[in-house]
Amino acid sequence: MTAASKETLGFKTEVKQLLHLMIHSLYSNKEIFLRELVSNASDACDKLRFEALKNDGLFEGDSELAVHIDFDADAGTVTIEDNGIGMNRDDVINHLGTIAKSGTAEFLSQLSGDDKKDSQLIGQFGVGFYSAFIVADEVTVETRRAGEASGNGVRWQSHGEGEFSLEEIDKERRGTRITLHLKDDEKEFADSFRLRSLIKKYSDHIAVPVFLPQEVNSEDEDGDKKALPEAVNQAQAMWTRSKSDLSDDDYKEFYKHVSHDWNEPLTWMHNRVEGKLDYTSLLYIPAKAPFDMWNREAARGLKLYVQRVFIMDDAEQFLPLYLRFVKGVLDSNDLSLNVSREILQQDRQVESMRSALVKRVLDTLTKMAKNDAEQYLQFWNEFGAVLKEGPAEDFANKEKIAALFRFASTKGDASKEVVSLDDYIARMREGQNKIYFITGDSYESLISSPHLEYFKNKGIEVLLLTDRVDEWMVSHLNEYSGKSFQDVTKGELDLDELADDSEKEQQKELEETHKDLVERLQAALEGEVKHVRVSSRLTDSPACMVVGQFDMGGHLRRMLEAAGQDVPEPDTTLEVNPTHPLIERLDAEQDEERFADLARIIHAQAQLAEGSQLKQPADYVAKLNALLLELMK
Ligand SMILES: Nc1ncnc2c1ncn2[C@@H]1O[C@H](COP(=O)(O)OP(=O)(O)OP(=O)(O)O)[C@@H](O)[C@H]1O
Repeated sequence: MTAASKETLGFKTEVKQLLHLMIHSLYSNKEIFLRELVSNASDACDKLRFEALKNDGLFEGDSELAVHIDFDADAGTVTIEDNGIGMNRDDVINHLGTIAKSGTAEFLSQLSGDDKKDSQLIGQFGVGFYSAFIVADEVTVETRRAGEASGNGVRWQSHGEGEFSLEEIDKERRGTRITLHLKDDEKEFADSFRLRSLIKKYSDHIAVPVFLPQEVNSEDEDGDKKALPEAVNQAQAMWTRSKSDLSDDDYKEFYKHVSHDWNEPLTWMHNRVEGKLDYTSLLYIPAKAPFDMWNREAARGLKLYVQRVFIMDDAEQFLPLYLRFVKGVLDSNDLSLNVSREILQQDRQVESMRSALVKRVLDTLTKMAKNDAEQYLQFWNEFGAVLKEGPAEDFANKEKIAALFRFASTKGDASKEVVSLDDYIARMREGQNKIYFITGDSYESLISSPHLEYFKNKGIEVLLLTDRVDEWMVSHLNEYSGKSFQDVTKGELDLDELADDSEKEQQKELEETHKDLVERLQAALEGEVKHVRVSSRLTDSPACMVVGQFDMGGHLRRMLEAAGQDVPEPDTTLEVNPTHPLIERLDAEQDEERFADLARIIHAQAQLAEGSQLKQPADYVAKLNALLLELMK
């Protein structure tokens, strides 16, 4: 391709949307463009160093990897140049013309058009290369992939609107050079002092040196105020530095570099381990969940280095899925430089490091929960639902993970998830051995559930679980601190645990005296419910639905049914409260046809109260209307 064969291509729709959003919503943080571009340049150097392990010809005789920043105040340009891996034509099209992350379109569709709100969302997405357009109205990228002929260079150019141009160029030096043609009111960035302070602020911690032309006071003979470049940053991989040399700001900046998140992290753990294993880890817990946390294919895991050499991004073998929100770096001195994902999967040392890292994260969260409840709740609200995958995935740590859970409860602070299992156990009544819970769509629907009446009356706390994973999570957790979990909508109440002798006696009597009623109901609801019994759990409501102890709970069943799955029929029981005036009235009804109608209405209401849908809603409405009409006569 010659210069004449320059071609123009359109950005993918999502790039256009992202560019628009970035330019409009990140305006007040415009200086982050430099961090993003230097981060990419440093990643490109890391990638080259890694590929050169197998093929040192890629260095092309120049293994001093670095980033050079320069500027031209008159022309209003800033350039960022690296001698890293570079890109070929396909790379350029794939990386600078599309957004490869899956779920992007879905993410962008959530944007509201309100720049302020959207800038929060973009933070969760990651900013990246396109941030160049916050300050530039034209960006030129000249790049050549390491190892390719100098004639295979590519120039990419765009005004950040709908399209970009591509042409083949001759590029002697491998790597990437990005020229920003600054917007008229952003020319202040083409300034030595400004650039120097931004590099110090944002890129001090990255391992490659970042050079800037040295500022000299007097003009030299050529009238040029610039002299030889000098390295402006420390250029030492941050995790290799001693904790005492590092400030909170250093850690925060490094987080932004490794995570591409622009929010500050919630907390971090920096540890050097020597002995049987020899590694350094720097792990971060983010403050905000990324937009693709629920996407199973989304990148996760740590950046893996071996003896300071970058090996791979997203080394997922070092952390389980339920800790996929953790970001950071692991630098091992034990692994070999040519380690691959396949090798990692079978390596015993990896297993030991993984257990140690899991322990570290769980210990940190445990400490946070103990010492700073507010910060912990912030964490819980963002990542609690992910952590709930823990008991199923990590049997060995299930108690430790469960201790971190927080729920709403009948004795908590309204709908807030603040009650831990330890809080619950500490408040258990004497003789109580089970942790009672109920699952449902929302706090509001649960707190008024008839199933809670007995417990409320008795002052027994019930956890109110509203997350879609809760029932599944509890089934894996099974018990905590020796106490088993009991869904209050399943099976018969364990009166041996809950009631005293006189209450049990009373219940027995009620069952005895209402045998007839139960039989009549059973006959009237033949084929609709499997059993009818006198309830011990109701005090205010006339009736409720209960499933078998080992059946799936109503909430999970409804969710699965809504997702089109076949769910086994539960062993349903209608429990009635014989002391309720409606049931007393029903009991006294002599007309069997009328009795059956009333029984159906009561059954339908019990289903509605638990959030179920009726099989024949029109039949219910007709029966109820007939009753209402009678009342109005
Ligand atoms: N200086 C560079 N040298 C080589 N490749 C680069 C360079 N800058 C960008 N790229 C390529 O372009 C891709 C996209 O960069 P971009 O900054 O938009 O996203 P990212 O770094 O992958 O992640 P994020 O969006 O989270 O910042 C990079 O992953 C990389 O492959």
